Amino acid sequence: MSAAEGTSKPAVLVTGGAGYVGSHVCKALDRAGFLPVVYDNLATGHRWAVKWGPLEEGDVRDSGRLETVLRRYRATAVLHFAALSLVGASAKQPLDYYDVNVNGALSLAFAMQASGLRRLVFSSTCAVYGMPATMPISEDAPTLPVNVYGRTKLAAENLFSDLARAGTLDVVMLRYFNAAGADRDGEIGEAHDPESHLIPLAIQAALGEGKPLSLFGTDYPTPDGTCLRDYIHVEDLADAHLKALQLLETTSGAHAFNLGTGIGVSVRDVLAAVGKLAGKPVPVIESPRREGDPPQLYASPAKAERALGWKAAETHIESMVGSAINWHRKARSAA
Ligand SMILES: NC(=O)c1ccc[n+]([C@@H]2O[C@H](COP(=O)([O-])OP(=O)(O)OC[C@H]3O[C@@H](n4cnc5c(N)ncnc54)[C@H](O)[C@@H]3O)[C@@H](O)[C@H]2O)c1
Ligand SMILES: O=c1ccn([C@@H]2O[C@H](COP(=O)(O)OP(=O)(O)O[C@H]3O[C@H](CO)[C@H](O)[C@H](O)[C@H]3O)[C@@H](O)[C@H]2O)c(=O)[nH]1
Repeated sequence: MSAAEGTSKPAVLVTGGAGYVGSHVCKALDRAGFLPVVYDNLATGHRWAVKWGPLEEGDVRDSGRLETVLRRYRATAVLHFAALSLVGASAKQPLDYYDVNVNGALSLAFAMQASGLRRLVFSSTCAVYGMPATMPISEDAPTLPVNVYGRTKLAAENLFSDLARAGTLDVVMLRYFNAAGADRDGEIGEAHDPESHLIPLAIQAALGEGKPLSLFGTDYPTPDGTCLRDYIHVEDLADAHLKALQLLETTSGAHAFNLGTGIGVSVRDVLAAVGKLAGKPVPVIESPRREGDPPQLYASPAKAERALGWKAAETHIESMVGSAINWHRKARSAA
């Protein structure tokens, strides 16, 4: 592997590395001996979350600038997180979502090709499956996304797979289920504004810092009537990215993996965990279903275990929620 200028560490370009999942992966990369070079336009990410390598401000749609940065650091691989990723917003701003998520993927592919770089790890999503008929979801389930966000991520997957088939790119596509929790040292965590995800909203509601939590749907065909999701700790996601880089050292082509625990956790289970760990119940307003929410989504992580050598170390929702509350309290007291 070639090394970054001024350091003996191999450089990895991390688009979207100032965001929630990307920043946790940067910390893991640093610990594993890589130099994470963050390439981010700070649309939803934060300067303070870039702690383990340089920040190159830029837009993924700017292929020329991407190429310059790839060459300057002699990057050995790219981890591509940069995206717009809110399901609801994607229906209202489809052009923006196609532009950043699909045009951004094309722009990156051109920059990688121009600089002779083949290794890519792509942040994909369980949203590519839509509303699958059978659970748990394996990678060969039909990909029939039901929202614009999922369709843009699938379009990017298709682009990267086609390039791999043509022999010009090697890619691992990691289909995350619901990213949850925070760095256990409390250095970084989830900080979206506006926030739409269940766990941070429930924490804010329990601590009296936000509105009561609107519980979207209590009449689903699930054991307690609320949606089941597969929450996966963000540090486990980070570990999977290191494993994906290892796989790319020995394997070519395109490979997709589900990243989840394999356990379906209901919204009420999450709220109970938050209430217990916050020491105060989450104030809840039972509300109608949110459009486009599948009743249940949980992974079969068997392929990731077999072919990537990865398995979630954290499977308890209370521990995941605990790390999120810990970070939330620390961030609030520092503010
Ligand atoms: N959080 C989840 O539960 C989840 C689940 C499945 C998949 N994903 C995927 O994981 C990735 C990261 O998600 P996240 O939750 O960390 O989101 P995030 O919004 O916290 O991070 C995205 C980062 O990309 C940057 N970015 C956005 N547009 C850009 C552009 N045009 N040019 C350069 N940088 C840009 C943002 O500033 C931000 O730092 C996304 O690709 C998302 O689709 C997330
Ligand atoms: O205020 C809220 C927010 C969420 N929920 C419920 O909590 C569950 C989890 O919702 P999130 O918004 O936290 O997460 P999603 O499952 O909607 O979204 C996740 O999965 C999507 C694919 O389905 C995308 O990949 C997305 O990026 C990722 O965050 C859902 O049942 C949702 O209805 C509520 O009841 N109230």
